[in-house]
Amino acid sequence: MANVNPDLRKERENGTFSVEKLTNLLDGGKHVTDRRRHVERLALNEFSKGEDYNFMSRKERYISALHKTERALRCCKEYGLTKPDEVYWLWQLAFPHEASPIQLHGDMFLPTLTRQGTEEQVNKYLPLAEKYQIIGTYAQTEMGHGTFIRGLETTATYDPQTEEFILHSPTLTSLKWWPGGLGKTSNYAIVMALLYTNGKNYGMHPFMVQLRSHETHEPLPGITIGDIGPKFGFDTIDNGFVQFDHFRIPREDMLMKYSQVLKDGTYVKSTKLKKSSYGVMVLVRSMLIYYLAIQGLAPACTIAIRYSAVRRQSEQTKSQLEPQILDYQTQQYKLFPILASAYAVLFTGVKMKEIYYEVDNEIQQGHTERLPELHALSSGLKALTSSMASWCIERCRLACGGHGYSAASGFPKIYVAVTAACTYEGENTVMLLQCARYLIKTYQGASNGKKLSGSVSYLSDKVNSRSTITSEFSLKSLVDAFKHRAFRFQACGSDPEDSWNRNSVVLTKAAEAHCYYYMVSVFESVVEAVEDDAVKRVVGQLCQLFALFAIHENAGDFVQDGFISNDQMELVKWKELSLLSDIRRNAVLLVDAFDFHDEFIGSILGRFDGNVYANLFEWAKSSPLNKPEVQESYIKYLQPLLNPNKSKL
Ligand SMILES: CCCCCCCCCCCCCCCCC/C=C/C(=O)SCCNC(=O)CCNC(=O)[C@H](O)C(C)(C)COP(=O)(O)OP(=O)(O)OC[C@H]1O[C@@H](n2cnc3c(N)ncnc32)[C@H](O)[C@@H]1OP(=O)(O)O
Ligand SMILES: Cc1cc2nc3c(=O)[nH]c(=O)nc-3n(C[C@H](O)[C@H](O)[C@H](O)COP(=O)(O)OP(=O)(O)OC[C@H]3O[C@@H](n4cnc5c(N)ncnc54)[C@H](O)[C@@H]3O)c2cc1C
Repeated sequence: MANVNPDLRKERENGTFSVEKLTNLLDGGKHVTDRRRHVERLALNEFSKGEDYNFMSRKERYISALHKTERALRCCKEYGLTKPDEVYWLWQLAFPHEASPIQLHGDMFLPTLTRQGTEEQVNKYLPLAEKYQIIGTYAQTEMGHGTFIRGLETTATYDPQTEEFILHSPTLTSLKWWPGGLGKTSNYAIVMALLYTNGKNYGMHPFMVQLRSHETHEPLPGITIGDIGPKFGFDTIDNGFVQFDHFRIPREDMLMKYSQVLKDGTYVKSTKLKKSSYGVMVLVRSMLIYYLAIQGLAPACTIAIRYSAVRRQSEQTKSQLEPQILDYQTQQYKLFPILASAYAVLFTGVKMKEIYYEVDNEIQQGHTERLPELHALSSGLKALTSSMASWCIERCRLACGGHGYSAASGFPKIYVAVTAACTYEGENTVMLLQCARYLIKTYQGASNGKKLSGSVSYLSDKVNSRSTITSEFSLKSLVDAFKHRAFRFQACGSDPEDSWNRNSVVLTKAAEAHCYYYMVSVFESVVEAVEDDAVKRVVGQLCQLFALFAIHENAGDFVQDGFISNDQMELVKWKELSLLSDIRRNAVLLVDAFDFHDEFIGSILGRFDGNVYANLFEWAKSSPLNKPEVQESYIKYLQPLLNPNKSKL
């Protein structure tokens, strides 16, 4: 590439491994990288020249997102992109760190329909939904309750006379509130409501509900619907509210794969799957982990590391140049653990996708044994990785000084999208407690001699009471340290005498400890499987840093019971700093390996060519506030002050 900033060029010449090989590893093979790049080229042809998001109003952002949605759907059809990954690659360049107003249609509406609908219902609605002749969302949360699903108030009361359900919002707090795309875009929703039949409440069930007319898009009589107003971010989505006033739907529109209501109103309980209505949340939580890495952590550290290689600040060195800020140990200590976390979350996300599909497949065959473990692991990891991503992005912003605060950095858009994931799909504290609930039960089972498998097998294993960490810092000894910590937390979190609430802070820590152990073991297994020596060395260093940073940050958890000695902790601190120097040499290449397009990252600071200053100046000049030179507001409000003689007012 011509005109690459000389500092960045030098960084790229000095690396010790093949970026292409690492990219292939991250993608899951060379053939995947090739295919991804092909799809991305198609996407760039369509979407690379758009209006700058930063200079648009919320309404303009929504309208532009709808326009892009229509074009993205057309591209997928034209180029025959049907596989989820291919659609995602195109979509990600159409909506960088945004979301389409129909995001929930694909992410939650279709999966709920296909997993909870009967064959007949799927045959009726899926073809229409796949052709976007109906666009749906997932309406569960209400103004008064999001977390506590059993507290939802929307009712679906069966009327055997007409064989219909009557949907009703009995209180202000029962208004559906938050569903993505509900406000203006969707004409259908899967509405989660309390099922009443023969005078009895059977709890939350899913209902297919038409909200708007097919002809005019007006809300149907009995439905009041709209957008909930501006939010922290996600301006491109019309998160909405809906109120039902005795709105009738046919009996056949309750999704009845698991539980049914017969014509006479008899309720037939699901025998196949406990908590079947909660299924799609497990899907989204499992998938999110990968997207938090690829949409949050990885682009944020790409921006901060490239910028730190280009930015020079403070006293001149012998070469007469101010140092690159990336050479400061403190800057490396801010950024390299985040780089390591990006890799850790990415590998964990890939693993969680695999596990989800395995368990989902088993559930389709009627085997539900692994669901509780998947629910616990996806809840805990969703919480741990989304909070990790949020604070890491903020740390990256701080690492970029003043320019980090400009929208030109790209951080505001990335941050507001990622931090939403700490709340949606289950608020993070609540999700950690769900994970802990399973761990405590499992630990108690293990204490009674039950042999465990999967992510919790360590609870029935013998754990070492002294760390085997030496100056070699083998990955096995690091995994072992996290295993010990997780085991110890489960043991002290599971005092049967204590009440749940009084123990809940330690329970959240127990869940985090379990998830950390899981992440470190996934990372270690990925490193072990790498064939190329040079790549293995650099990802091995990242794995060590990920683990050592967490040990240092949580030193008390490891030394309190004497598992890690004071001497070993000194070694940990020494090794952590020496890893910073090792990683320094490859830092830019390690972010290049994510293989992001500038159009996706959306940051002048993180440009591949490193030409930050000239582009920053051009971008500022293009701000609408700079056109025209003298603003109307001057005439109205400033001229009377500054130049009263000339003012016409
Ligand atoms: C675009 C740029 C963004 C960048 C960032 C990355 C973006 C990635 C984009 C792609 C990803 C897709 C994005 C989609 C957008 C998302 C939009 C958001 C949608 C929503 O938020 S939908 C609403 C979600 N709502 C929730 O999650 C509610 C949380 N609450 C609950 O889940 C439950 O109420 C509860 C679990 C907290 C408690 O429920 P309840 O009281 O009924 O249950 P108990 O505590 O009594 O437990 C009973 C037993 O059931 C088990 N259980 C609970 N849940 C499940 C489950 N889901 N599956 C299986 N089992 C479950 C419990 O563990 C209990 O078991 P036990 O054996 O009895 O102990
Ligand atoms: C961007 C975004 C998109 C969304 N999209 C959708 C959507 O498409 N469809 C949909 O249905 N919903 C959607 N939601 C709603 C979302 O799922 C809920 O907001 C979320 O589940 C949290 O519930 P809540 O708002 O009731 O939080 P609350 O439960 O009120 O949380 C408030 C505080 O109370 C604490 N708390 C609550 N219960 C407990 C407990 N038992 N123990 C300890 N602490 C507790 C929490 O930790 C938190 O600190 C969306 C939300 C956002 C922000």
